[in-house]
Amino acid sequence: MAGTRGGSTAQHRTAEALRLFAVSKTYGEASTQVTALDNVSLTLPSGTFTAVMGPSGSGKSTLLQCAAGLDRPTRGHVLVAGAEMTGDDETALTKFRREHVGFIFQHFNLLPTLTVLQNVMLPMRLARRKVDRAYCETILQRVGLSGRLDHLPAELSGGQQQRVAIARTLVSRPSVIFADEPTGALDTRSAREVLALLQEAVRTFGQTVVMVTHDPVAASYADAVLFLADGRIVGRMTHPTAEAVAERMTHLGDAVAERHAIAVV
Ligand SMILES: Nc1ncnc2c1ncn2[C@@H]1O[C@H](COP(=O)(O)OP(=O)(O)OP(=O)(O)O)[C@@H](O)[C@H]1O
Repeated sequence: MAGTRGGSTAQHRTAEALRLFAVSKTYGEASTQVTALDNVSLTLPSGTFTAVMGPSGSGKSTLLQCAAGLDRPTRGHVLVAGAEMTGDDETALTKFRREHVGFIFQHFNLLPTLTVLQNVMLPMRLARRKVDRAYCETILQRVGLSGRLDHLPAELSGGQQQRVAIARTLVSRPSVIFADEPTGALDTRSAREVLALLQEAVRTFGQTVVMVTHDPVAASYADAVLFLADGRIVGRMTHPTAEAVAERMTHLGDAVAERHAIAVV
């Protein structure tokens, strides 16, 4: 992993949180080969909230996995906070991810046997950093869970569990938080609370958030929306509204269906 900042912490921020340069990802070989990402380049400044949308199979999850260092691109470069993340050293990559990258999943991924506070303190323990219990409690207060510190995840609602997951990523102050359908398993009200919280993390804490979603309303909470189709970025919308995003998605779906129909004929 070239360029990893030795000894630096995630608190140190650069103006550029994420850069993908000519990233491609193919799965399979020869006749079964699928190009999931096709020469994707993008730059996201720090302190921005970006939604990624596109029809099913357009490459959203692959983009998130490659950008977060969970999967390796076939070609191209990924830089998080200015440091290249494409390398062969798995241990160094894991350490880098721990310091610089946060994840929020659709199904929360909390440890069921740990309390709310223990779940939030876990990243500090794993990174062998000094556990700042007071800071964890402050963050849990900010996400509205100060009365639930000793509860187990199963004793919380879905929305509350996702707020714990958000608190868990915030305490590490990662360079980028990647969220994969973070509201996919929530009711409308809880979803809005979670989205407002992500927005607040960007505005108040200067976090950078990249969120994959199928929901135009969720996307409207972002500063900008990137549209993917067939593994390529085919559009970008700033100041998105749910209506404008939904309309763009309809046209995108039509265009993709048309291309596939032509390919089949
Ligand atoms: N492990 C894999 N092996 C083979 N093909 C894969 C693999 N993962 C993804 N693909 C293919 O790559 C393409 C992009 O998939 P990806 O999951 O990134 O799309 P997506 O936009 O996230 O889809 P969805 O919205 O349905 O989750 C698809 O054609 C998919 O079938």
